[in-house]
Amino acid sequence: MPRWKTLFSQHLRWSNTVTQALVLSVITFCVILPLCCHRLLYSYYFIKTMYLDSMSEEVLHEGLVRGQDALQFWQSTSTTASSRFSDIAQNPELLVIVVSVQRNEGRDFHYLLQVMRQMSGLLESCGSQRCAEVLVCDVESGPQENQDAKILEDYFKVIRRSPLEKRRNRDSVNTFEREKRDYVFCLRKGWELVQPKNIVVLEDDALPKQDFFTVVKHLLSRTFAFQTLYVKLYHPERLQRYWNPEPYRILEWVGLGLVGATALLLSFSYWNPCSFSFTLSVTHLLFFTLYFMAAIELLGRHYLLEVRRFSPQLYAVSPATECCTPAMLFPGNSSLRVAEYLDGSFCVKGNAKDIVLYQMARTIPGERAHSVEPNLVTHIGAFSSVRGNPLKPRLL
Ligand SMILES: CC(=O)N[C@H]1[C@@H](OP(=O)(O)OP(=O)(O)OC[C@H]2O[C@@H](n3ccc(=O)[nH]c3=O)[C@H](O)[C@@H]2O)O[C@H](CO)[C@H](O)[C@@H]1O
Repeated sequence: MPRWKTLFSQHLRWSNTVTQALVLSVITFCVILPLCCHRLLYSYYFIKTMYLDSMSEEVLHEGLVRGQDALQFWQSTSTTASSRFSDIAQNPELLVIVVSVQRNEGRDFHYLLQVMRQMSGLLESCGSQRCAEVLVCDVESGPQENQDAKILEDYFKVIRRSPLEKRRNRDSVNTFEREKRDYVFCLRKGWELVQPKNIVVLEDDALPKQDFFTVVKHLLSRTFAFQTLYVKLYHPERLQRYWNPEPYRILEWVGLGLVGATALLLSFSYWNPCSFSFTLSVTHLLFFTLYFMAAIELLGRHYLLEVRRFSPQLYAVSPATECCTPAMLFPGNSSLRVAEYLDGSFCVKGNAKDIVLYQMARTIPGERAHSVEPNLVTHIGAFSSVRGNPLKPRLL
């Protein structure tokens, strides 16, 4: 064949491949994914202007109903049936401490009652071998009482500061420092009272998921747990994207792209072995890797993480992420070190206890911290007790 003919047919083949790639990309990214994902809250395709307000209202309404149900549940539960949770055994494998203040905004949502209702269900499902001891740490130090904690007194052990300590704690410190001191108080008091082998601290708007105890137990059976200062059990869903600067996620992202592309190309070559030249396969591999990476990110990493719930072994453990402390596991006696570290720092707006903890794990020699994914709790608090709240809380 003359040289010009060879070049022309090569050019045709390439332009054909480029056209195919373009058509596939347009169909996937401009038609299929937008159609499938425009209602998914954590997808790039989510149409905020159309759905955010209505979804936020719906979730608020559901939260209110759940809160009122929880109130009714605790008011109607007979003390004898549930009071066994208040007899705390010494040296348990796991102690769960739930930190709570009286909430002014969002008080009708009874977050603490919701969390404890779920907790009691999970504890009951463990059977006679209790999966954890549970304490409610009521840190309200204002003149009013923490109404929800009061209701729970018949069912769970509730710990508080003495009136003198309360007065001292109210001394003119900012909310973030007070929040940190409250956390330290709960960690130390829990340890002193029960001397547990491990501690989980939940904030009062962190609703444990069904897999909570199974996964915590599995984490504690792994050796990394005893070389870590803490394991974060929750990270906000909106920050779970690959495009958030967490180095390990980039590896996961490229890895998934490569696996997807390789699987696709292998199945192509199985059905049509003659159509693949080496150069075309490398180009294809590159293209499909990028294609899968883009598709996964645009769909939303959050939804992909949910697949890991299939088994506790599949939960991913990675270096700790920065924001938020709704649910934290402190293996062994690390809670004592955490209390000491926190005691030695002063919190202000922009440097709250979550940031301080993260910095400590990074800067103190020998300390490390981890996060587990997917989340083991749902954050149900639409109203913050440490920050100002918008008139209408929104999901994003
Ligand atoms: C979902 C989320 O992003 N939550 C984070 C956000 O909390 P939020 O701004 O969402 O505040 P929040 O109302 O959830 O309060 C966090 C916790 O602090 C407790 N509390 C509150 C007031 C007080 O004087 N003493 C006290 O102990 C309260 O009971 C709760 O257990 O910021 C905090 C740091 O500031 C933590 O990093 C929270 O994990």
